Amino acid sequence: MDIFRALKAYYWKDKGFLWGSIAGLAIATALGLIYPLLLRTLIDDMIVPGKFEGVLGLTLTAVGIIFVKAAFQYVHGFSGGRLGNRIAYRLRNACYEKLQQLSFSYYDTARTGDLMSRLTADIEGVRMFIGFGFAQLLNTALLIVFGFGMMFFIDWPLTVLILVFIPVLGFVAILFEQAIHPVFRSIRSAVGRLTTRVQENITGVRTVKSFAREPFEINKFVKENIDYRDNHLTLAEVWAKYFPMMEFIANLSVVTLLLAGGWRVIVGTMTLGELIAITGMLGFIVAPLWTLGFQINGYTQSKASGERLLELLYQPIAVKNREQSLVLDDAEVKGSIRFNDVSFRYTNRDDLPSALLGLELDAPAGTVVGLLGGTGSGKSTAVGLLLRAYDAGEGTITLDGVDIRHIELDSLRRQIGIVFQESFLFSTTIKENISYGRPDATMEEIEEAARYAQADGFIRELPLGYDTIVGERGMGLSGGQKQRIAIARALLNKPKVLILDDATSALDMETEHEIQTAIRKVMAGRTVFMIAHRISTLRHANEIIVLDRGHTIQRGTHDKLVRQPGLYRETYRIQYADRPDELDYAADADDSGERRVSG
Ligand SMILES: Nc1ncnc2c1ncn2[C@@H]1O[C@H](COP(=O)(O)OP(=O)(O)OP(=O)(O)O)[C@@H](O)[C@H]1O
Repeated sequence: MDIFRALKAYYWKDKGFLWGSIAGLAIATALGLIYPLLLRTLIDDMIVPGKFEGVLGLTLTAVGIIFVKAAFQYVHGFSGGRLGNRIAYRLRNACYEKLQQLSFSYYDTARTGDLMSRLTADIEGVRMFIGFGFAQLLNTALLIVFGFGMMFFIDWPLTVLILVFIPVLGFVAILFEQAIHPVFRSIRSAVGRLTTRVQENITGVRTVKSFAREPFEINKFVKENIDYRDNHLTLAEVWAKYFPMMEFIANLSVVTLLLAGGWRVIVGTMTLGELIAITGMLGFIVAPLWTLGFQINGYTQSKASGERLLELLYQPIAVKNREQSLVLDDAEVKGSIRFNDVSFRYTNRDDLPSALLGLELDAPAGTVVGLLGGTGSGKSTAVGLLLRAYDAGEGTITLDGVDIRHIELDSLRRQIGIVFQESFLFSTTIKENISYGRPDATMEEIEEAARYAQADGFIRELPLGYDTIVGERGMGLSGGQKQRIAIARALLNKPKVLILDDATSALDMETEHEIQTAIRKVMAGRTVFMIAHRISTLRHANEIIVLDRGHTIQRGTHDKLVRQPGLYRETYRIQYADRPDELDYAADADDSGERRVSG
């Protein structure tokens, strides 16, 4: 019940519906228990003595009870439905909100399919139990209390005899609950894994097909499917074991009643009407007792689901606002950035050395900083830290002299525009994709941003222009086109700091050059971080930092670095091999340096 106590915040506001659902069902059930009493009156007071004048009144009473009972059943259904839907609505919102708050580090290990199944199947499990299952479980308990109370009132010795079976039934039900709970938990995670497989496969369908790995993918799916099926088989085994046992005990109580009750009628210690009334009542009690298994089933399922939802809701947020964090005045922000001796290691990869070590960087507002280095050298990590995707392990990063950990996250990120290596487009119009960060932008502003990003031309050639809907992950557009839309999206915000994380590598040199010129214009007076593998992208930067396995191995302007022996010049030589004029210039400029390297 701890799980449901922890979920209280999501349903307690609707306690009126909760009580309505419980009271509606309890009253409807209590009214149902009057039928056997009417039957007793009919037999003992009318049929046996032959006084039939009361039959009409009795019938009318029964009809009245039917109506009232139906009304209360309606109250139960209505309240339960409302309650369940409201809790599901709140939980969905809360989980989604939590997903928005969770930091990048959570998503490094989270599985999409698993999260999807939490937000759908698990919420459904909780909805059904809190909406209806809980009232039914309580109703069964009330039925036992009311029913046996009445039976006791009619004939206590017989009732005591029957009561013996109840603790036995309860004991088996508890055993059942204990056996079935872990099975449900593993079914829930098996669903999550299965959904992940499907989701991953659909997302990566191009890779799968181009490597002809369909059979391998099918095998992977079959494995998960087998796991899911086996879990269900275990579930069926538990049911098969406990259900007949519960039914047997329940039936045993009926047989005992007929034997002992029949004998008591024969010897005259109880009337026929009383026996029929008690048999009817036991029928009322036994029917839900048979479904007790189902009810416990619903309870355990929703408990397992609730556990998974709470696990998500209680997930710690790695990067969050500090108390009294600073909200920046957007108009005042200049955009100067400093990295002071910054080091960082990914917590989920303790086996790896630090991704960044002692990075020093000074980017006054209006400068362009280039980051170059082999793959895995820490370039994306550095700009990720600036965005507070993760908090730096050691050292500080400042924006206009303020430690970014003291700045409110939204406020910080509003100042930064980023275009990732792989751009993500939402499945909506190009217009909405560009204005994602500024939904209030005018059409003129959107078109202007697209022009800067060299995207306006190809967008206009599309049949629906800016109203073209781009599919999931921007399908239907080339990599370069998607990238240009992403650049337009970042430029529209006119951020104080722009980060281009290998954002122009999918573009041809000419387009890249045009975009760069436009960016320089838009970003005049603002700061730009450019990560690239192409020297041509970085050569105009005010400072280029060359990273190698997290260490800064070179820094300076293009002109300086190209004269120094080292990774930068090597990269330059390789990339400009087909332009010997420029290459010769570099070699001539620092011949002695070259000799030092080779010597
Ligand atoms: N989310 C992550 N979780 C764990 N380790 C990571 C994560 N992202 C990067 N790393 C590791 O950190 C190191 C630096 O990675 P980073 O992405 O910063 O390199 P990069 O220079 O941007 O490389 P590339 O040019 O290939 O994008 C690598 O060893 C990488 O494996």
